[in-house]
Amino acid sequence: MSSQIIPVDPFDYIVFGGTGDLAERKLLPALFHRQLAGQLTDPTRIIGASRSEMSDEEYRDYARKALEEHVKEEERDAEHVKKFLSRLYYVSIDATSTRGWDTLKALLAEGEDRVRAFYLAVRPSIFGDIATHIRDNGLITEKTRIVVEKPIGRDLKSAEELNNTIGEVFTEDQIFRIDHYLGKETVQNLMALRFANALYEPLWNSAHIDHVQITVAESVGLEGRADYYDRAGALRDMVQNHILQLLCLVAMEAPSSMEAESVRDEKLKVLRSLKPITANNADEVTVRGQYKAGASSGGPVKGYLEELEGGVSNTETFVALKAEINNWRWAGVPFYLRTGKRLATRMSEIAITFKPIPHSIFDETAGKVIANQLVIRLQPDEGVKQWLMIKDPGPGGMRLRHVPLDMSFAGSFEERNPDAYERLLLDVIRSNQTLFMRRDEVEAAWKWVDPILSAWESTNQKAHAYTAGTWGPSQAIALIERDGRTWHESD
Ligand SMILES: NC(=O)C1=CN([C@@H]2O[C@H](COP(=O)(O)OP(=O)(O)OC[C@H]3O[C@@H](n4cnc5c(N)ncnc54)[C@H](OP(=O)(O)O)[C@@H]3O)[C@@H](O)[C@H]2O)C=CC1
Ligand SMILES: O=C1O[C@H](COP(=O)(O)O)[C@@H](O)[C@H](O)[C@H]1O
Repeated sequence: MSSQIIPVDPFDYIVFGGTGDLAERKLLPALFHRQLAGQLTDPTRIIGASRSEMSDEEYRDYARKALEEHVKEEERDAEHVKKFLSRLYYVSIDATSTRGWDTLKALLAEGEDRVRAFYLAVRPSIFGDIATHIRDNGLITEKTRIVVEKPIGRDLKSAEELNNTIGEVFTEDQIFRIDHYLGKETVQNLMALRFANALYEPLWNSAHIDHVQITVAESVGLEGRADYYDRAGALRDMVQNHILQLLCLVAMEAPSSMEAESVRDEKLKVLRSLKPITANNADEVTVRGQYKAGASSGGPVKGYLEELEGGVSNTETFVALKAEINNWRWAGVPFYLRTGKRLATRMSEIAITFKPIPHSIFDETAGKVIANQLVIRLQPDEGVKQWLMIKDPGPGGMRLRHVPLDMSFAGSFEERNPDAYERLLLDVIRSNQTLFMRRDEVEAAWKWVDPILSAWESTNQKAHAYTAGTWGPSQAIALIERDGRTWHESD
């Protein structure tokens, strides 16, 4: 039996922000899919909690619409929908006052012996209020966990404050800090690829790897999140968390096991070994960009400033940077990181380029020998490609050809690829912290990011304009071409 279909014991998920975008688009559909897979057992309950006044029935209606919108029609089996909706309850509660807490307490009294997970799908400024009310209402049992969403702070200081606030009420092993990239199938597959194969590990170092590229390209723009995004920017929104987590999984030493602490200890060492980027080198190794009007998904789209409705802003919607890891394994191997909104396409991948062969025995008629590359594609079309040189088939002379050993997940497996939240939501119930960020990881990531932000501010580093629908500003191309390399574009 696959680990995905082992049923979990009954639990209560209390979703603060149960009427918000995250709950609607991700959390409710993810839990529904786990029900479809047979993992939810009776009397599991999902309790939406937010200020709006709503009855249980009205919340079930809300959830029905969320499923209609975000779950494919062929997956919405009527019996399962009915069963899932019957698990839903709603409490009108204000995190910042005492309103509604008695009702929640009475509802939870019924399931005191179950695993109880509080999911904070609300703005971080009210995390502290929620944690305090949970404690003061005696809602913490031996089996309680709390799940917090990003952003965990906007710099080291605010992250520490947030961690302290939650840490005053919950112990570290009760706190699950979500980074949904860690729940993506291919990200976990990166660990399988590295540590379940003997092939790569001997080559996984500066003697054999020339450089690593991590790209998380989005075609979408602000999607109505201007308020948050304009105060964050791409470095805070994507690099501090998702991209650094990917970098850690590529660069970390083999953990002694898949136990959470082993994996997280190794990731932490990578974060602590990142070479600082400061005002001395930020201009050379980082590029900021901001999209202007262009085209995306076949149609014209507004520029960032127009989306802000006339606002003035130097916030970066694109960032490219060259990171380095100061340790024995990676000394001298650049990690080129890049992410942006309104880029040419939606594509996330990790490309590992090996060193060229030391000497070629082939003459020029054979063609160029291209360095091997391993490309791990996170989305869309998850898969792994190992690029190799082979001989062109046929009786002619020796001609070399660059070809991929191509393993596309859709082509290789029949199972649907679960959304990251499906895995993570149930890992919380199973109390498996392996794919969640520990406090010290989050803070170490900010420790590296803070000086970049300060450097940008002190040097007034400009966000270069790029046309929506392209690969970012030309300065980002120059960043890598200066080193005699080029950005990997999907093939
Ligand atoms: N949406 C997404 O895809 C992602 C979101 N996040 C993070 O998750 C959090 C939620 O995001 P999102 O769902 O988009 O936000 P929304 O603005 O869509 O939803 C916010 C939710 O919080 C509730 N809420 C607000 N104030 C209170 C309060 N005082 N007491 C109780 N409930 C309250 C709102 O309901 P009501 O007004 O009825 O109280 C609503 O349900 C944010 O921190 C965001 O950064 C992280 C990753 C992805
Ligand atoms: O955390 C975030 O991630 C999304 C991208 O997630 P993906 O799973 O669709 O790749 C990004 O759009 C958003 O700005 C950011 O906050």
